[in-house]
Amino acid sequence: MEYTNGVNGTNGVNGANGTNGANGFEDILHRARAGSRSLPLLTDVLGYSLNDRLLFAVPKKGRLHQACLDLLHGSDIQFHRHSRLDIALVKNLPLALIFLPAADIPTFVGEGRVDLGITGRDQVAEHECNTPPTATTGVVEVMDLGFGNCALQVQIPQKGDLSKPEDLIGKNVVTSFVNLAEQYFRRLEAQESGDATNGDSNGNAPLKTKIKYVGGSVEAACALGVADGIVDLVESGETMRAAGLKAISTVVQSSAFLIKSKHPSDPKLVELITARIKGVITAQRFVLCTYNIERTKLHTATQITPGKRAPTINSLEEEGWVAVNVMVERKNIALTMDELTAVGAEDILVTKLENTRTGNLGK
Ligand SMILES: Nc1ncnc2c1ncn2[C@@H]1O[C@H](COP(=O)(O)OP(=O)(O)OP(=O)(O)O)[C@@H](O)[C@H]1O
Ligand SMILES: O=P(O)(O)OC[C@H]1O[C@H](OP(=O)(O)OP(=O)(O)O)[C@H](O)[C@@H]1O
Repeated sequence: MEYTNGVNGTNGVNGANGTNGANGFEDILHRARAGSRSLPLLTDVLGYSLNDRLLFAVPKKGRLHQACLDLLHGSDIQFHRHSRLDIALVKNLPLALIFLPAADIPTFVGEGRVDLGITGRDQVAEHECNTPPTATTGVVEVMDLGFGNCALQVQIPQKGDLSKPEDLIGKNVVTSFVNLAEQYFRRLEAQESGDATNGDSNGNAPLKTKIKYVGGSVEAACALGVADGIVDLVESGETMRAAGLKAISTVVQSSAFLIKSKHPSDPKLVELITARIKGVITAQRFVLCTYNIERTKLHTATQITPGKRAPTINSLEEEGWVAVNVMVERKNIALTMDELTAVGAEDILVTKLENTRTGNLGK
C-alpha cells in the first residue's frame, strides 16, 4: 500500500460518500489532477468535478480542526460541507476543501495530489523522516499559523528507576510518531556507542530500543505496562502529569503551518489564499492603539510604540498635542499602555482588528 497512517480505507477517508471503490479518495484526487479521460467517472462518483479547482486539505477532526474552520471563515472562504462527505466545494473561489486526518495531509500535499494544506509541523517532520523531500516532491512551509503550539516529548514515569533518555535504550517506547521516535533513538544509541554511522536512517545497525505504535491515549501505555517510556505531544502538560509522567527531552517543537506542494496547480490562487490567511493571522496578533500626547513627549512615546513600519502621527486642534495611531502586538498591549501612561500619553484607546492586508506585517 502506498500510503501509511491509514489514508486508505481505515478512517473513513476512502469512499467519502460510500461509492468510491478500492483506491477511493486517493484515486479521485489523482484523476482530478491528471485531468484524464476518467473525469466522467469522477463526476459520476461525486456529482461534480474537481478539475480546475485548487485543492486545499484541512484537518477533518482533532485539535486543529476548529481553528482551521475559523481561519477559513475569516478569509471569506465560503463552503457547505455535506455530512459524511470529506470534500466541500468553495462557493466563491475555484477551490475545493478536502477534509483529511492531520497526519495524512503532508503525504497528499507532498505528492502534489493536493495543492495546499494545514497541519502540524510535527506531522510534516514525521512524514519527512520516512519520505525525504526530492526536487519535485515534499511540502513547502508557507506560514506559521500561530496556533496548535505543542512539543513532541520523551516522557517517563515520575516515580521509577529511569531518569534520562539514555535509560530508555533497549527498552519499550510507545508513540504515534514512530518515525521521529526511531530517528531520535537511533541518534541517541549512536551517541552512546560512539558509532557515528549508526545515526543514519538507513538502518545499518539494528535499533535496540523497541518502538511500538499506538493511535491515541499514548499516555496510558506506561501505567498499563506496555511501555517504559513514551514519545507524545505536550501542550499544557496536564495529560502528562495526570498520567504520572514527566518530560525528559524534546524531539520536535510544533505549531500549525500552512503548507503547499512544490508545483501547485494555480500559483496565483495559492498567493491569494496565503495573503488572506496572513491577513487574518495578523489581525489576531495585533491591535490598533491610539493615544494623544504632547509633541515634546512624542519621541519617548514612539520608542515604546514604534509600530511595524512607523506610527501615524496627526496634529490635534489643541496646540502642541498630537494623536498617534500604531499597531501593537496583542500580547504586549497591557504593558504598553502602562508605559505610555507613565510617559504622559492620554486617551489611550485599543481597537480589535477585524482583518488586515499588509506587505510585511506578521512576518
Ligand atoms: N494538546 C495539543 N495542543 C496543541 N496542539 C496539539 C495538541 N495535540 C495535538 N496537537 C496538534 O494537532 C495535530 C493533530 O493532533 P490530534 O490529536 O488532534 O489528531 P487527530 O487527527 O485527532 O488524531 P488522533 O485521532 O490520533 O487523535 C497534532 O499533530 C499537533 O500538531
Ligand atoms: O499537554 P496537554 O495540554 O494535556 O495536551 C496533550 C495531549 O493532547 C493530545 O491528545 P488529544 O487530547 O488530542 O487526544 P489523543 O490522546 O486521542 O490524541 C496529545 O496526544 C496529548 O495526549
